[in-house]
Amino acid sequence: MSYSKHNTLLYVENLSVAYGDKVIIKDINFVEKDVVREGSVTGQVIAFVGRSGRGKSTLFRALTGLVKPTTGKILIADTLTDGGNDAKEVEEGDVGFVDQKYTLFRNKTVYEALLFALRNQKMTKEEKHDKIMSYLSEWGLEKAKDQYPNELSGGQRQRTAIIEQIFCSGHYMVLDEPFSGLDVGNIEDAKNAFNLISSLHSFNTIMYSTHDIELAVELADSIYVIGYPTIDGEHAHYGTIVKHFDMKALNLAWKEFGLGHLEIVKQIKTAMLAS
Ligand SMILES: Nc1ncnc2c1ncn2[C@@H]1O[C@H](COP(=O)(O)OP(=O)(O)OP(=O)(O)O)[C@@H](O)[C@H]1O
Repeated sequence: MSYSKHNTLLYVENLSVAYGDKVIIKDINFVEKDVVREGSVTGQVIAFVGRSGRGKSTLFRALTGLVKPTTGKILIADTLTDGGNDAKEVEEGDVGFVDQKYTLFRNKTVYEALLFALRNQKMTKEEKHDKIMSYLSEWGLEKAKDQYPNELSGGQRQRTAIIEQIFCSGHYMVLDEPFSGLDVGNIEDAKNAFNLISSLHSFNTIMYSTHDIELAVELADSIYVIGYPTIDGEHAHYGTIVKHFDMKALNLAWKEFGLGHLEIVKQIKTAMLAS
């Protein structure tokens, strides 16, 4: 495998992360291209599933530059070079990250926080206002517009944090378990918003981890199963990619959930149980 510039969104080679001498993830290799969806622009959803403790959060910390790889490299497009065609190693701040705590500014209302997230965008005041209002409506946050974080529910806080990152991230955005702790209605809202983002926003790929396999199969264009590999009949105790489903190649991406999707759910569960 070698890095090729063409439409490469993310290039991960031989990645491992160890804390002290404990290897958490190892031998991780994958490439994600910026795909163009027919009749639309770029943007996609990539899901990571796997049993607890297999290293999904650790992988995400590496993909966002919060933890340095012990070996290997993580390359993203260098948008600052001419044409944005060269690669650079990912650094903290390059990509958006929403962790499970979804921290917000204590002294800013939802609206103010989102306006702040748009501060570097070349848009008029009205354009910013319209953009914020359309997201608030899409994410079911209209009533929370003028509330402070301590007046919001967990789901509302999380959605605000997600929109903030959408507004200020290029490249891709990483979300650690965005659907956990949400009720059925909130999950529907978030699902719609995911679809909206991947179909409308160029250069804005979502990568997220989840324990909800059905939802991953429904939403994602690409699904990675992170688990402990079996080597010479023995379980190794570090996480790696044990299976990958390219939903586009399988002709299942952006389709109504059907029998084909159900079969993938079964295969993912089998892969998870074995790892
Ligand atoms: N800072 C750290 N120092 C040492 N070990 C760590 C550290 N962070 C995580 N680990 C260990 O790394 C392993 C993987 O944890 P991680 O949180 O990445 O898994 P996960 O797949 O995201 O789990 P979950 O699905 O439960 O969130 C665990 O055994 C955890 O104890």
